[in-house]
Amino acid sequence: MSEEPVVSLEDVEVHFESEGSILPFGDDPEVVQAVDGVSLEIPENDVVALVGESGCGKTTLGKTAIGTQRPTGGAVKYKGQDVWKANDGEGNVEIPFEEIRQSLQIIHQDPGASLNPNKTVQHSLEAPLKLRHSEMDTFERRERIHEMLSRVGMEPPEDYAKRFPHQLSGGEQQRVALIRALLMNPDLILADEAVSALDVSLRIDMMDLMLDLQDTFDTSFLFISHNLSNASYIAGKADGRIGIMYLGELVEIGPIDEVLNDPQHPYTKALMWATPNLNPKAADRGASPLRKIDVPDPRNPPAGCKFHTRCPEAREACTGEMPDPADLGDGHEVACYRAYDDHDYWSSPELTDEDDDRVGAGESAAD
Ligand SMILES: Nc1ncnc2c1ncn2[C@@H]1O[C@H](COP(=O)(O)OP(=O)(O)OP(=O)(O)O)[C@@H](O)[C@H]1O
Repeated sequence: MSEEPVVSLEDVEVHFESEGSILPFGDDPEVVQAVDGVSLEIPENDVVALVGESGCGKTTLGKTAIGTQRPTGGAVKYKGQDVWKANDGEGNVEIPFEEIRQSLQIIHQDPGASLNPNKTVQHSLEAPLKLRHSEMDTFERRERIHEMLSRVGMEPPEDYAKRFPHQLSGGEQQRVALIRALLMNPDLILADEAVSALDVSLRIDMMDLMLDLQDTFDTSFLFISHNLSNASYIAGKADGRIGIMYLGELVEIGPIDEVLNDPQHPYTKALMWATPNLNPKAADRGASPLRKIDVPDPRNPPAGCKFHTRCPEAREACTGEMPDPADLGDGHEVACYRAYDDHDYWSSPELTDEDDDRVGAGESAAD
């Protein structure tokens, strides 16, 4: 087993110049801080689920982790090899970029769009085998594909192999996309909202299948969702970790049981409040803990802790600098001043909000 994590993100930043902004001559373009200073290690055979509201940077972070989005700051490493130095041929490249890209795969929310409508299932699944197993002949490839289709419950496989994507249900398309990713022998699969488009009744089956195959194929999973229930299910079953993102930052991460049983960041608590099936006291959960429903504009995020404008615990100290992640042990980290017993936070005045109507916030995280 390799000592190096499969993927490590080191203080990664992805800032986009805002699309379509028409600016007066001489003005700087607006910048969206999609990902801001995120560090994360994903070892072999690990499952990490990232959760956060729409637009908080989950997809951008995921794409950065698999080498399809170049960061504007920090470093992304695959087994210790800097991914973008490999791409640029800079320094001593031990793992070529092409090999890195093949080892880091993705399944999307909409598998229909990622499968070629003019190719049969057999044809789509042959491509990765030709690339990764050039020693296989036509017969062996067909056998392997049939075996995988049976494995994911698509019986009889001879029939499914001949179908085109439009002849498959959404769940079946997603299974084919999963097989296609696995046939690349990946070290990591990014599952970006991979169950969100499926009927609620099919989501658990698909997540169970992913975990079953993850175990068999020794693959790590980076599972991205706006839905805390789904993320908790997959991380919980895999005994993995959950990471909570807010406006481009990873505000809390840790083993799933620790985070759910003892959430430390006020934003994690708000997401749990908005997810009644994870909250044993759902019946008397009261008003939303958030002070404001609106997520700030990522082109102009609040200074200091970006959550302070919505945080029920915010004090003046939170408006200065972004807190560094505090290490709570067992891999549990939280970026909140409340984790530091001796911080000035405790003596600084509470922030009074001009708009204190405690409305239902974070509902999108609970649907
Ligand atoms: N190519 C791009 N150019 C400019 N801005 C972008 C680009 N890609 C993403 N963004 C912006 O970066 C921010 C983060 O987007 P991202 O898609 O990563 O978030 P997300 O959490 O995955 O959201 P969702 O769940 O809605 O997909 C958003 O404000 C988005 O508009």
